[in-house]
Amino acid sequence: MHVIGTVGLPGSGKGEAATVAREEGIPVVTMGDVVRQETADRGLDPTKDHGSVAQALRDEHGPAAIAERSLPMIEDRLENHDAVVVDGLRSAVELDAFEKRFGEDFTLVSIEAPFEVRAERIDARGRDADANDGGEDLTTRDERERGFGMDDAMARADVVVENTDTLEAFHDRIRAIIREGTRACEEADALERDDEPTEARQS
Ligand SMILES: Nc1ncnc2c1ncn2[C@@H]1O[C@H](COP(=O)(O)OP(=O)(O)OP(=O)(O)O)[C@@H](O)[C@H]1O
Repeated sequence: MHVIGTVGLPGSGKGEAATVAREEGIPVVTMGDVVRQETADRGLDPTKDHGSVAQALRDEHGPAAIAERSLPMIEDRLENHDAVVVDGLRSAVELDAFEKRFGEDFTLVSIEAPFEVRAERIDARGRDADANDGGEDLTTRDERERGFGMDDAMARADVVVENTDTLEAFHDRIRAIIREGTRACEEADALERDDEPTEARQS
């Protein structure tokens, strides 16, 4: 079993990392989906009201509410897969929740790129789809994300990926991290099987 979480400011490349995971056949649980689902369940508009619902969830159930709600989704995927990627941790409190549940099997990858690089990429991505593009809005978005305590989570990352080179180079790096994690987890599982008494293995 291996759970890889990603953390990074807007436009850093979390969505691209999720794409690579899916290409590798690894399911992705997006923490934003937890919020969107809750927004829909409350009869609100998931495209507009997700910010206030994310805040409401934290106010009502504590700062780890979204992480805790994503745990059953992750466990469900782990029934049929050796690895799962969790897209978009926001804080050290959420990291605590994942580490408590998955221990050594949880790896946090921090994806980082300078403000100007992220602003440019969001501009390019968002011409048609992204309402929040442009330098000024990115400042506000960065502040909101940092307000959740994202810097503390990033500081505790197991791996830091600087996404300042080409997209291809970034994909290669993420693919290598995923494959290395999968290999290490297979080795650990094999060791565990070797440790089991023969009768237990046969039953
Ligand atoms: N190394 C790169 N070179 C060129 N473009 C990139 C690179 N990395 C990411 N991009 C592009 O930058 C944009 C932002 O990346 P992505 O959507 O993965 O960020 P994100 O962290 O998921 O952002 P958000 O939190 O806003 O959803 C996308 O259009 C993506 O294709």
